[in-house]
Amino acid sequence: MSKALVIAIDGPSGTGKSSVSKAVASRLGVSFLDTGAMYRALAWSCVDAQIDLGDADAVAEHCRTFDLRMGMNPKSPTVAVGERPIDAEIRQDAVTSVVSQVATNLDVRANLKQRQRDLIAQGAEATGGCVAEGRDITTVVAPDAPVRILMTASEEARMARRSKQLKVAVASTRSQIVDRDRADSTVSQFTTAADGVVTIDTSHIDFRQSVAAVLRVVQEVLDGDPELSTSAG
Ligand SMILES: Nc1ncnc2c1ncn2[C@@H]1O[C@H](COP(=O)(O)OP(=O)(O)OP(=O)(O)O)[C@@H](O)[C@H]1O
Ligand SMILES: Nc1ccn([C@@H]2O[C@H](COP(=O)(O)O)[C@@H](O)[C@H]2O)c(=O)n1
Repeated sequence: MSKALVIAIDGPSGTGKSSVSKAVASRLGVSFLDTGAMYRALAWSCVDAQIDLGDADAVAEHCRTFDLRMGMNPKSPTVAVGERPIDAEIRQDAVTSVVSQVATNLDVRANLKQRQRDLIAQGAEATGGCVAEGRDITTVVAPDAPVRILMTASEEARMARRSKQLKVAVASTRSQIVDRDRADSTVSQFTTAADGVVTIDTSHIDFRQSVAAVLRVVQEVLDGDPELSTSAG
């Protein structure tokens, strides 16, 4: 019987973990889970429901009941609450600037951790594997994943990437990158690799080289474990 190829990737903002994870999952033909999108969806849903983000109990209660639906095809990942797609809404500044408030709520983290584990299992069941990325995947959500990677990059590289991506001045990306990481790091450890986690520094390599670096780590693990497979079933 073959084992599922679960690939856990963590890292701070702007290291390229979402785009690289998506490309890796596409190349391997496995599922893709963007766990940051789940926290963003909750933040959006709380605002939409006019829940005070400072009210930790109300946010946690909303988290327990909101109907979050994640599409895990890496070629077209989707996020919806009920029937409503919110892919664009969750990328807006209004969500980015408040998402850490819900992500630092420990009841929320416990609930989303369980949902993430279930989704990774479903994704792996459907395709033989799942690339899941975020900030606590290698350490909390999937600490037993056969492949665990921490993507890092210098603050300058990360701010420059976000500036290019959003077509805004480099200085204006500081709150999205540095301040958000500071807030997020009060509950998750994603700047140094835990035991057994491979670090890939993308500061001086381009996107394609980052994808290739992750695929090399995956191949090494596959070569060393004949029970691992990427085929569904
Ligand atoms: N070497 C590189 N590796 C990966 N991505 C890169 C690289 N150079 C530039 N980029 C670009 O950096 C941008 C940010 O990438 P991405 O959104 O995947 O980062 P992230 O780590 O998931 O950030 P966040 O956690 O804030 O969502 C993308 O436009 C991506 O194409
Ligand atoms: N495993 C994770 C993933 C994300 N978060 C929180 O979600 C925010 C948005 O993440 P992006 O990757 O989409 O930028 C992030 O700032 C964290 O607050 C998390 O806590 N754990």
